[in-house]
Amino acid sequence: MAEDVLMLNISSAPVTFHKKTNRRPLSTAEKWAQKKRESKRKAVFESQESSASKQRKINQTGQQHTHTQKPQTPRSPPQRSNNRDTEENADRGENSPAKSPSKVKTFPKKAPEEHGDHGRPFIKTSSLFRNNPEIPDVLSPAVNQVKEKVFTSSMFEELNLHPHLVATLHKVLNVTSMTSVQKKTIPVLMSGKDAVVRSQTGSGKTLAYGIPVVQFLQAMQPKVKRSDGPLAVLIVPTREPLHFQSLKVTHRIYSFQPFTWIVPGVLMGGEKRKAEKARLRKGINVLISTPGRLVDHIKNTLSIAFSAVRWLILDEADRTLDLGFEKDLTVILNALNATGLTRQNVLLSATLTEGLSRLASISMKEPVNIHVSEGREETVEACPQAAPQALSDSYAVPERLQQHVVVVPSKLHLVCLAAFILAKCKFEQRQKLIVFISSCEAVEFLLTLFTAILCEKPSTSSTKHTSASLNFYRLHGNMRQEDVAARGLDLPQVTWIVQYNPPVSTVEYVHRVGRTARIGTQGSSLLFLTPSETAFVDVLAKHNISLSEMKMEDVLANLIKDERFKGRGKWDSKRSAAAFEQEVRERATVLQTDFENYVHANNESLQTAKCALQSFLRAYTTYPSSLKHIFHIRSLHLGHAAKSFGLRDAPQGLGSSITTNPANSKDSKKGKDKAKRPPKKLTAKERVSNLMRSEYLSGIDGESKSKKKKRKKKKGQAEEEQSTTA
Ligand SMILES: Nc1ncnc2c1ncn2[C@@H]1O[C@H](COP(=O)(O)OP(=O)(O)OP(=O)(O)O)[C@@H](O)[C@H]1O
Repeated sequence: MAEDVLMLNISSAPVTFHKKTNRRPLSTAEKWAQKKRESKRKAVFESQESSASKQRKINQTGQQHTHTQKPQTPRSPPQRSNNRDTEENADRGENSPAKSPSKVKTFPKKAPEEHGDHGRPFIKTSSLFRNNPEIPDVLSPAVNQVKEKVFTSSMFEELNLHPHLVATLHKVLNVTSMTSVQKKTIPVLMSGKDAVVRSQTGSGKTLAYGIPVVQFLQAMQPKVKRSDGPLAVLIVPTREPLHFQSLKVTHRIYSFQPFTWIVPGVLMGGEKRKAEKARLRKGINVLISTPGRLVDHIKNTLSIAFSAVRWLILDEADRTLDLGFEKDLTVILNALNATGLTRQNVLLSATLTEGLSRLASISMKEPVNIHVSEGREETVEACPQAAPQALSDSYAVPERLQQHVVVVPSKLHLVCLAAFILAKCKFEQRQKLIVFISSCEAVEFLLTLFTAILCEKPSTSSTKHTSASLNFYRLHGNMRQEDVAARGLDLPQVTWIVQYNPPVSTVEYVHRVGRTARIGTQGSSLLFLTPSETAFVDVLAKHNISLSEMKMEDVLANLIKDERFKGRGKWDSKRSAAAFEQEVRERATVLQTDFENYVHANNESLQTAKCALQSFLRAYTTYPSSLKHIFHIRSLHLGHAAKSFGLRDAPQGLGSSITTNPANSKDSKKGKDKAKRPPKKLTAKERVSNLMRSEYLSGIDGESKSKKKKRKKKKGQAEEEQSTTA
């Protein structure tokens, strides 16, 4: 799964919105209906809560189907009669039983002024609050969270470093006292030993190896020359945006070092290979690279020579392995070992995994294990190479990081994310969020959607809310490297990490949340899970990561602050809790409707949404087998997932766009031969499209009715029911 990010940011000063009443005058019928609705609201809501079975739908002509309700007044304007994308009336139907016989669009037309410039002729949104799976209680087991003290009182002066280096640390990098990992690591590396360093994210690991490397290189005699080529090779996981950022930090350290004859250089793709080759030819002494790009140069660039390499540093080694670069690392190690030169090896990580122990054992000689965590002050010890295995499976996360989880049914994902963003970035100050999303297409889609709907003009509310303007930024792997750099994102000041799509591993989880609460600061994280994914909390708990639950209702309740999405009723704070809840549900529905109207406004936005859904589904198939019991595409309700992309209908035909496989058409010509062949191993794309075909079978690939019937039978009634409830 690509690591993509949507960056949410507030950069402007808070703005206060005032009331501006510019509503269209209501007709007599509307006034009457409104009054009636208001007076009935509480009773209706309570009756829905107490006895869902008593609820009945009201048909499009306003006829009443329940003996407990009074006749409905005629509505203005008249409602369409045959639209199956219907809105359940938030007043009457939100809690209707799952198999409610009819879906009825009942919202009257609203004046465009009422809700910004969207103007909602009808709310076509099908119920957000019905037919959702039950939300289980998430009990994050009590764990012994591993804590690490970030700072020490020790100063860099104590380390016997070159005075120019100390001065640079003070003046340029603005650091004075050492962090724990620096205090433990720097002396070990300066003594010439290999080391496996494990410390929480944002604890200063870069300087922990950066300082010894610079100290070593500046002291080399004869003096280092460009023509010496790489003396230190530093491997970082990928050129993905977040790593690009840490890569920049790394590069800064070497760029600012006072010993200008030592030349740093970065190879990470995104730049033409030819340009990189030219730089390599000129000479790079501290070579910083991603594994893939370095392997590329090892295979294709004659001028790359490792004959002088004295240091190999594997930064974020856990992530590198997690991303599947083990093979590339082997190629690099072989190339370096071929020179026969002794070198110092350093492996840094925030977590410990089996792969890491393996890597340590093949790349290092009797490394010192440095494990920074509370109560393990004595952990700097010389021990044999396999020692990492002896260390616990606990993953240290920053002490001042507050970790949360919210369980949200797929259908409500989009509004819940929007409510959370509004709460943090619009109605709180000085907040900066990173939202992790599983595909580039989904990032692009959400960026456009949120910019259009959440950044709208001020509300016409009587309530004053101090709110900030919202700025959304995107950051993903398909962007050009210069764009990422130019974005100038200030990652260190991020206050919230939102994992809208869950990570593919605990290692990824730790690195994502590690983008906040860095270097002793405070930060928070929120993990979105669907009800079927809650077992992931237990997986995290196995690594001593504990999350506290945030209730979805509490997140949605933030919509009460935003008058742009108010429901039809006049909720005020003196009303009952039930009325409040009803209002929140209505607002969520209004917001979802805005999203859906935007998506369905034209073919282009519709296609973008479908494409985003498609890529989300594809990404969902990439969870490793160890997590498939939690994240399996079969457990997704695709119709509900579609809703989280603002799509009203189950996207028929979606499958066909990703199934275009020439092999298929060949097969179809060969007819019976096909059946004899062993089943072909399907690609992720094909698996998704097959699943979608089965879920959205109507109309896809012109399937005949008889075939459809057969397959339906085979799939079983239960699954079939699920596919039609979207
Ligand atoms: N001794 C120090 N005093 C103050 N700030 C420091 C110190 N050492 C490092 N920093 C700053 O702390 C931030 C985090 O450092 P760094 O990126 O090295 O952490 P890390 O442990 O490598 O994190 P990750 O595991 O996420 O890559 C950087 O902005 C860095 O400049």
